Amino acid sequence: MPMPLIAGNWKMNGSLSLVETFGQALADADLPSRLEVALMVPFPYLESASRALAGTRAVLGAQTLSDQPAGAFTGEVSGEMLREVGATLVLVGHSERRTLFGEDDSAVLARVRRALEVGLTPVLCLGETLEERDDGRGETVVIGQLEAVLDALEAEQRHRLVIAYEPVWAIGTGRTATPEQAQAIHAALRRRLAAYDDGLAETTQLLYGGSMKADNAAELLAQPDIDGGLVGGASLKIDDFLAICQSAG
Ligand SMILES: O=C[C@H](O)COP(=O)(O)O
Repeated sequence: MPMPLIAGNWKMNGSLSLVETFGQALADADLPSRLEVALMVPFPYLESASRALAGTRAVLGAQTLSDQPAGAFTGEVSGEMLREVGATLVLVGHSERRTLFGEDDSAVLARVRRALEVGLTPVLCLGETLEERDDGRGETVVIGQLEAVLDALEAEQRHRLVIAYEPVWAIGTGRTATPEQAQAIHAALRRRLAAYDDGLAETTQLLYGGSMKADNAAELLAQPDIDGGLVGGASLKIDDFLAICQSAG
């Protein structure tokens, strides 16, 4: 069984004082022993968060990275820079990057490659839109997004990813996938991973994201193929975030 992982994605929210609040609360928290915790904060807060999380169980993540190592790319941030300020994970292919910033499968693959090159763990996000689900294409779309990346990687590289399934229709809408809906896609992802190699299916952490809250996390996390959560809105409130962490233990 993969180690449970609860990752908070602050998106373009938060503040320096919230970073301090989280650092203090996570240092004091009595978290389940079998649990990994990560916090993905906006770029300007990474260095402070690295310090604030130093005495805690949480590791630091970023929300995206450039597909280039350095150069004249105004506004971009490289994987090397993220490593330098203490990040160990990075989200890639979040649906907001795909839909709002035009990142297609090849852009996602380029960023996964860059993350792997610099030793960051890519958290590869996959998910179908409501229209795709209603057309009966949800699973096909999600598996296609997975294959677009994994087919292009070496076997060893495939073992260094975390996968997050986030149905686009459940993100920030308050409309959570039912545990059964989420489990069905997670099981399909696990089967596809097994087709690459059995060890991959056994060890890859499969996170669910999309309106995960303190009051629905336990039921989602109880599903056999849901290994953790990628939490948006509820990761901005420390009590809610800690409650979700407790549910995962
Ligand atoms: O990265 C997090 C997901 O987009 C979920 O966001 P949410 O929990 O606000 O729905």
